[in-house]
Amino acid sequence: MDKAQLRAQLLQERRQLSEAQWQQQSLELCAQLQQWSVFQQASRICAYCSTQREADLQPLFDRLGKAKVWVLPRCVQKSLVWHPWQWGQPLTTGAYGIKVPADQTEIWSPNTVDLLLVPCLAGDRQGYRLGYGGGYYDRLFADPLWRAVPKVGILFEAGLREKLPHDPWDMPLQTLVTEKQIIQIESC
Ligand SMILES: Nc1nc2c(c(=O)[nH]1)N(C=O)[C@@H](CNc1ccc(C(=O)N[C@@H](CCC(=O)O)C(=O)O)cc1)CN2
Ligand SMILES: Nc1ncnc2c1ncn2[C@@H]1O[C@H](COP(=O)(O)OP(=O)(O)OP(=O)(O)O)[C@@H](O)[C@H]1O
Repeated sequence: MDKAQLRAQLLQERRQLSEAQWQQQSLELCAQLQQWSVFQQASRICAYCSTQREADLQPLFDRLGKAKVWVLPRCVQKSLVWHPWQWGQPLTTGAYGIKVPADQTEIWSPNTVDLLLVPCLAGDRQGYRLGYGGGYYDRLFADPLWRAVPKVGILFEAGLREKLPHDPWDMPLQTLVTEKQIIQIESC
């Protein structure tokens, strides 16, 4: 199965999650992250606002609120631009209907962040991921400035595969977190 077919199938599967299942799995996933030492030690964290039944990080935002500095992406042409966002500050709707910080005056660069949470539709045992196909994270990973930032794929267990198709530009992640487990990729 190629990436496009797999993406369509996985999106379809994820859409079937009930609101309650989605919330429960999201809660469990946030709990996994919260007890992971790398996450605990990170203070400036690139996150995302969930869309299309992606794991919802809202429980983390609510629980850790001001204990972390959250940094959220906004699509600008083909790139992601990162804005700091404090718990309680307003969000507005951006490209693809995804929430972005209303205050876009500050733009952060990768040397000011400790951890990047990467939304994934699927992930495999080698750390390869499948996203929505926009290539935004792929292009980000190719930027030498982002290379040093630890990256963790966030996905539901249902998206975990032994082996995903991958292209020459795909860069594997070091860690995957699901609602059931934290997977360290051995070759990293
Ligand atoms: N929560 C979240 N935020 C994120 C991402 C993400 O994967 N998840 N992104 C990660 O890249 C960026 C947004 N990228 C996206 C790329 C494509 C589609 C998408 O649904 N594409 C549809 C067509 C939508 C349209 O054309 O209006 C498609 O390709 O079928 C959504 C987000 C930045 N913010
Ligand atoms: N380093 C790069 N430079 C330029 N274009 C790239 C780069 N990496 C990927 N792309 C382009 O991005 C497109 C989408 O790639 P792919 O299907 O792997 O998306 P994805 O990983 O699912 O999406 P995303 O990263 O947005 O979650 C491809 O058409 C590819 O040409």
